[in-house]
Parts: sequence; structure tokens; C-alpha cells
Amino acid sequence: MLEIKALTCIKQDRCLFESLNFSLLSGQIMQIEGPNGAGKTSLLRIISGFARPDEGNVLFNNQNIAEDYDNFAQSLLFIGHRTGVNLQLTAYENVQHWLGVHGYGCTEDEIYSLLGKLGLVGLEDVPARTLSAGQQRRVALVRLWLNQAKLWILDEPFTALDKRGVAMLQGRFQEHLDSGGSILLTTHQDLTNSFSSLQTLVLEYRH
Ligand SMILES: Nc1ncnc2c1ncn2[C@@H]1O[C@H](COP(=O)(O)OP(=O)(O)OP(=O)(O)O)[C@@H](O)[C@H]1O
Repeated sequence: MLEIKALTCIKQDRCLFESLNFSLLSGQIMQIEGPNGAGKTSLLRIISGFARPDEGNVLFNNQNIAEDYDNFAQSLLFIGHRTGVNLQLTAYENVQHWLGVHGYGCTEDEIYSLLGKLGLVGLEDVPARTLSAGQQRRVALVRLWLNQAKLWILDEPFTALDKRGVAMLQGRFQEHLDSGGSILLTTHQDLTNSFSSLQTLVLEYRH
């Protein structure tokens, strides 16, 4: 599904990674690990097509993403470490907004039911700025239930979640993998015993 070929990234005269190669198949999950500043977010942004590598290519289904980005974008769900939640809107309004962007239909009842499933009962209609960090993260993660993208790229998705939230998210990941999806993520969470298809890529801090 995803092939990373000879990727090199240089930031502020520092080479973050050089000639990086790996692939991610349908049903696989890959965790990118490494110390602060190693280049994990930079790598995710390049693979998502938001930034250009200094060298190398990203292929999705054998197609260079730079050559047909619109097609790739339809298969991609990216959630960054900044949640992307509009803090002026309520949780319900944020979901409505994402539904509009992705062109999916959902009834009012379905939206409330989903927010309830994510532990946000009673918080659906208050401005997101009044929610806790973990509750805001839960609002952001609603997109994982509203999306049909095959490839999920997630930067620190577990941040601020409590144990139940972590378990719920891992359950959602497994559903996605079981249905043939793939996940590339950064996290400091230990996922070793959680996913049989887990691959790990460690980025060292290069001086
Ligand atoms: N837009 C930018 N312009 C210049 N330098 C940048 C830019 N974005 C990132 N960097 C630098 O690239 C390096 C890697 O940053 P990156 O955010 O990819 O690291 P990270 O591994 O995700 O770190 P963390 O674990 O702290 O999130 C850092 O030294 C950072 O200062």
C-alpha cells in the first residue's frame, strides 16, 4: 500500500534522516519512535504530502503521491498532534464541520450517539475550549469513526487520553486493521503487546 523510498530530510542544516526505506501493507500498523526532535513529525508530514523531502519518494499503491495527490488524499486521514478541533465550536458542531468536509451524511442522532461512545455525554453542546485536554482529544478522534480512508497517519493520538480512552482507541485501530486499513503513528505508548502486525521504526537523534 505505502512505500517509502530513499527519503532524506534536512532541517536547519541538520539531516534528520537519510535514505529511509520501508513499506506498510494493508492490515499493518507501524509505530515511529525516537527522542524529541528526531524528526518523527517531519517524517509524517512528508509521507502525508504536506512537506517535500529533500530526496526520495512516497508511493501509494505504486503511484508517486506527488504526481496524483488528489487521489492519495482521498485514501488518507491525517490527525496531527495539534488536535484540529475548532475550540470556538461545540463538539457537535466540529463533527458537523468534518462531515461537511468529507461529504458524509450522518443524522443528528448518529452524531450524538458517536459522541456518547467517545465518552462525551452531556458535553456535546458546550464550546470545545471549555473541555479538558483529553476530552478535546476525544473530539478530534471522532474522525476515526467517520472516515473511510484506508491509510491513517496519526501524530501522538494517545496524548492526554486516560486508560479507557487508550483502550477504546486501540480497539478502533484493530477494527481498521481487520478491515484492511493501515496505520502509521508516532506515540510514546508501548504498543508491543497490543497489535500482532506492529512494526517499529526508530529514528535516532542525529547531530
Ligand atoms: N518548519 C520547520 N522549520 C525549521 N525547522 C523545523 C521545522 N519543523 C521542524 N523543524 C526542526 O526539525 C527537527 C525535528 O522536528 P520534529 O517535529 O519532526 O521532531 P519530532 O521527532 O516529531 O519531535 P517531538 O518528539 O518533540 O514531537 C527539530 O529540530 C525542529 O526544530
